[in-house]
Amino acid sequence: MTEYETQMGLKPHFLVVMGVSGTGKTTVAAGLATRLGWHFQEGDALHPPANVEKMSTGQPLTDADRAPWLALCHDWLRKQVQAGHGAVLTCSALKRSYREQLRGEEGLPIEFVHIDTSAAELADRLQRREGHFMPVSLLPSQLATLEVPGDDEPVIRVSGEKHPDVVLEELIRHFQAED
Ligand SMILES: Nc1ncnc2c1ncn2[C@@H]1O[C@H](COP(=O)(O)OP(=O)(O)O)[C@@H](O)[C@H]1O
Ligand SMILES: O=C(O)[C@H](O)[C@@H](O)[C@H](O)[C@H](O)COP(=O)(O)O
Repeated sequence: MTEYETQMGLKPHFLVVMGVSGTGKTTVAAGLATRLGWHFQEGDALHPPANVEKMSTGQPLTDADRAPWLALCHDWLRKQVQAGHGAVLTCSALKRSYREQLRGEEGLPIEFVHIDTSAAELADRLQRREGHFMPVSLLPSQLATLEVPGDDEPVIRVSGEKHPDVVLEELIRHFQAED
């Protein structure tokens, strides 16, 4: 086992768990990080306060609003890659250009896990979720902004409508098969 292999013998991966609000990014990413002993960063916590204020009051972010946030997400990923231990970041990463910003000019070896969930299920979850700044009224703009990753992007696709434990098992099996 190398220094940063996990107990399960997996080599480190640098993951961005992506998708629209409510799709299950935090649930899946935190579970994966706990199971594999990988570092975890909640992307929401890297938003400048002005972005959180804007979303809380029902205004969608613009590309310009997201740029400093994506830069902080990129910095975090770059440090994980340099350190060489497995890492998982939650970040909606809605557009292809945002995913390119996350990879950066140096082309970080990150992989995206896209969690796909139906609009009806998302609306139901966001209405019921408590203690989060994101209002359900922003769901249409999230869905309209999403550019689903193409087959030419490093993406693993999972369903957000299965139980999170099932998604975790699928992901772990995927990494085991790859290694
Ligand atoms: N697979 C799932 N099935 C049912 N509910 C889920 C699932 N994944 C997440 N949830 C619930 O949906 C809400 C949004 O999940 P969360 O992980 O916060 O999503 P995101 O980080 O993408 O906004 C939370 O209340 C969470 O408990
Ligand atoms: O780019 C954006 O518009 C936001 O980052 C958004 O996509 C993200 O979803 C929010 O930060 C809400 O947080 P949750 O995704 O955790 O609901």
